[in-house]
Amino acid sequence: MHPHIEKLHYISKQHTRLIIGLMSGTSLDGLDIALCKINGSGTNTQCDVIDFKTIDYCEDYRQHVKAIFAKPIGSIEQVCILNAWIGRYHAKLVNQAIHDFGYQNTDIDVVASHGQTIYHSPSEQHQYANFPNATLQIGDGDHIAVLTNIITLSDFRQKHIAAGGQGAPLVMYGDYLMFHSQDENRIMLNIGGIANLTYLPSKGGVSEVFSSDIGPGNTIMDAFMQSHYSDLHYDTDATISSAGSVHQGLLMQLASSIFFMQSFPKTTGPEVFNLAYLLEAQKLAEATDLSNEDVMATLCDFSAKCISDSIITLGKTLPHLMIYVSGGGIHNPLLMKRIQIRLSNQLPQAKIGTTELLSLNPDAKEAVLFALLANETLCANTQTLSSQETNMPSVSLGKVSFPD
Ligand SMILES: Nc1ncnc2c1ncn2[C@@H]1O[C@H](COP(=O)(O)OP(=O)(O)OP(=O)(O)O)[C@@H](O)[C@H]1O
Ligand SMILES: CC(=O)N[C@H]1[C@@H]2OC[C@@H](O2)[C@@H](O)[C@@H]1O[C@H](C)C(=O)O
Repeated sequence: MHPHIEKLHYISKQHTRLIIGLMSGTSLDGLDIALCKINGSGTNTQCDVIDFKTIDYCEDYRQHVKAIFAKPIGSIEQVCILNAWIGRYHAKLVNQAIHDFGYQNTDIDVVASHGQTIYHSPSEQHQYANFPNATLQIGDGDHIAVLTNIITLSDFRQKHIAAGGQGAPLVMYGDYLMFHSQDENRIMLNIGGIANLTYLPSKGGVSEVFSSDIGPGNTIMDAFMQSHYSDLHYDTDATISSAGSVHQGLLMQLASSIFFMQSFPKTTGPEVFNLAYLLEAQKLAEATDLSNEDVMATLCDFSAKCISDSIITLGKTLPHLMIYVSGGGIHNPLLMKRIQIRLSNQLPQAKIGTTELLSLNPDAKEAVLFALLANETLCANTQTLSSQETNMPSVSLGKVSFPD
């Protein structure tokens, strides 16, 4: 047996593993790095987040990725070069984080890397007959494995599509294993660039559970800020949007996308919800002369509406519901307030808090998810979520890269 395979076998037989989960989201703010100690697998999984940090990307990273990100037409040369460059850059950040966490690379069993999504294209969106769901994450795992000297699992989304899924969201796997409760109806809400949720009713079993994207979280707000305020990446503490008023006509126009009529589970991205989408909506709503503050206030309310409407649809028949929120959107006070107002009017039985209440740092959740997915691929001795019973394909996700 090759020593690499022996090592994998050894890692998978251990009671606990140290896995570093990596997430680089659509916001391009930085690489989320979670050092997790994971015990067991499947519904017996225990995950301790030993440490977490986001290392901000350098301006070069943002500019290089933005040149191709979510664009239907672009340079194949750039995609090719960035695939290697991002892998190497992420490896450098992982080495730095391990050092900052006070560990050595030899202490870490596995790195689980999401990579950088550069295009997401479910068939409902591309609408090319006879072509499958598709998604592309770059930052090849081989570079991470070689430059960190740690076995790396990466590219988790392709297998999901191969087995009949849409490639996203994958969060159901982690949310179900970590947070399903028999006593509490839960919705796990993540507000990143795109907002998604996992529906976890206390009764009814795993067949009722699903994850779905639900619309823009921060992505259009961030894009608007970056194009109108060259020195700002986002509307820090909602300063700009708090100074504006919501334009109801524009809000209704923004909310008329066909995406909102599709049933759960569904997926989307900045390929749809972007500045071109906003400009078109402004034209149709005859709202092209709004101040930046009014546009931002409307975009913020649009995100709050997408998020609340989905939660209300799912929660209205439940006698009680707890919503646990994660992702960068929790730091936007106006967005959180607008969600709360909409929910308290239409779903008074729902309570809302962050995943901190479940002892999970809300900024770390997505990175932890990929550590959990790698753990399942390596260690689950049965398929925890049998595909006949669930809304998600039950498969081992990710590809393995060896250090040498
Ligand atoms: N203080 C703040 N005020 C307002 N918004 C904030 C603040 N801090 C973070 N955000 C928002 O959170 C975003 C980052 O969120 P997050 O890191 O969850 O995104 P991501 O991981 O890239 O998203 P995705 O879920 O698409 O992968 C920022 O771009 C910004 O819009
Ligand atoms: C294609 C892609 O990268 N999608 C991300 C993105 O960020 C949030 C939302 O859109 C979600 O669908 C997904 O990530 C999370 C981690 C998921 O797959 O569950």
